[in-house]
Amino acid sequence: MTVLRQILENKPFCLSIEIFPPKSADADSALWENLERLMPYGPSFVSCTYGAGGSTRNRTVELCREIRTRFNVPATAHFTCVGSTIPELTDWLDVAAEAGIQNFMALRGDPPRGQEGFKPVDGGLSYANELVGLIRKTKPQSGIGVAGYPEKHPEAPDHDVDLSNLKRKVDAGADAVFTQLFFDNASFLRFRDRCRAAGITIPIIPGIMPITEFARIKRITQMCGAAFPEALAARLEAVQDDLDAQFKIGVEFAIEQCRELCREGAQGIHFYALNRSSACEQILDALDQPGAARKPA
Ligand SMILES: NC(=O)C1=CN([C@@H]2O[C@H](COP(=O)(O)OP(=O)(O)OC[C@H]3O[C@@H](n4cnc5c(N)ncnc54)[C@H](O)[C@@H]3O)[C@@H](O)[C@H]2O)C=CC1
Ligand SMILES: Nc1nc(=O)c2c([nH]1)NC[C@@H]1CN(c3ccc(C(=O)N[C@@H](CCC(=O)O)C(=O)O)cc3)CN21
Repeated sequence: MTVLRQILENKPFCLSIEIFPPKSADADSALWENLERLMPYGPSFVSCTYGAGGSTRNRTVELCREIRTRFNVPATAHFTCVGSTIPELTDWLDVAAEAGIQNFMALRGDPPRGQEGFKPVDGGLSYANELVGLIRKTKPQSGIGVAGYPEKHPEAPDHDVDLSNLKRKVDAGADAVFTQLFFDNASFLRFRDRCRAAGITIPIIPGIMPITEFARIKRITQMCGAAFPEALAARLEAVQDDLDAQFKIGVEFAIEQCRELCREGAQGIHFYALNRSSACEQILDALDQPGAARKPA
């Protein structure tokens, strides 16, 4: 059984934390301090993004290695099809395996900045389901997570097409689905129902990004193509000169969102913490559902 499957089967609640490779020495030390503060909540794994076009592929491996050695927590490396031929993808998988990485988030990846739409390189892969297949073939024991889209992927014409593409990733050997960030739980619950009806039985973990700053969340939701509820935008707009107030609104919103997801039987939460801990700490402190991750007394 893959490590990711073991984690999901053995823990009542799968808490995971997503980070990205920092771009400066200061940001680097801030990352480790922030991650340290999240360790008491017992994350099941920490995942590290792969950077645009694989620009951070070596950093991703180094960070995953360090997460394991510092905290003794499984690390999941994000991995995309962007900019690499199949032999290059296979080589990277070897490097990652040598570094002890046993779990991957298999993604197609975003088009490089300035490029209109995704274009595979010659001799590369076009879709995440192909990457899942490559990992399953070359590293059969690896855990594999894939992305799911409660509001559908922006490029997909409709939900049915997007769902059949998700099914391809599952059939290629994915162990779990981690969703794109969303703010409307109803869209997640409908998505989960549709997945189950389509015969997707693997765990579906909601992806939550706590709002810490209005400007930042606007930028990131635009990049992701996620809908932002108007009422929430209006509340944040009303305090646009007050960062503390924005943070407070964001945390309150996420607490309610996560509480409801727990009540609805979510098997875990994947936090797009993106190198910051304080909002996640406050949210996790407030979650008191049975089985939910909590700081030990
Ligand atoms: N945490 C992260 O790093 C996350 C990153 N992403 C990004 O979102 C983007 C999409 O990635 P994935 O979801 O992995 O891509 P994907 O390959 O599963 O899907 C991309 C698009 O192609 C369509 N599609 C998928 N397979 C197809 C096939 N075999 N034939 C025809 N159409 C197909 C999908 O419906 C979707 O519109 C990437 O930019 C990824 O990096 C998304 C979520 C989380
Ligand atoms: N389409 C898509 N691509 C992704 O890369 C992606 C998603 N969706 N959905 C969820 C998360 C969000 N991701 C992110 C978001 C921001 C940074 C990042 O580097 N942020 C920096 C500087 C960039 C900025 O703020 O504009 C930061 O300081 O926040 C990294 C990964 C990765 N994930």
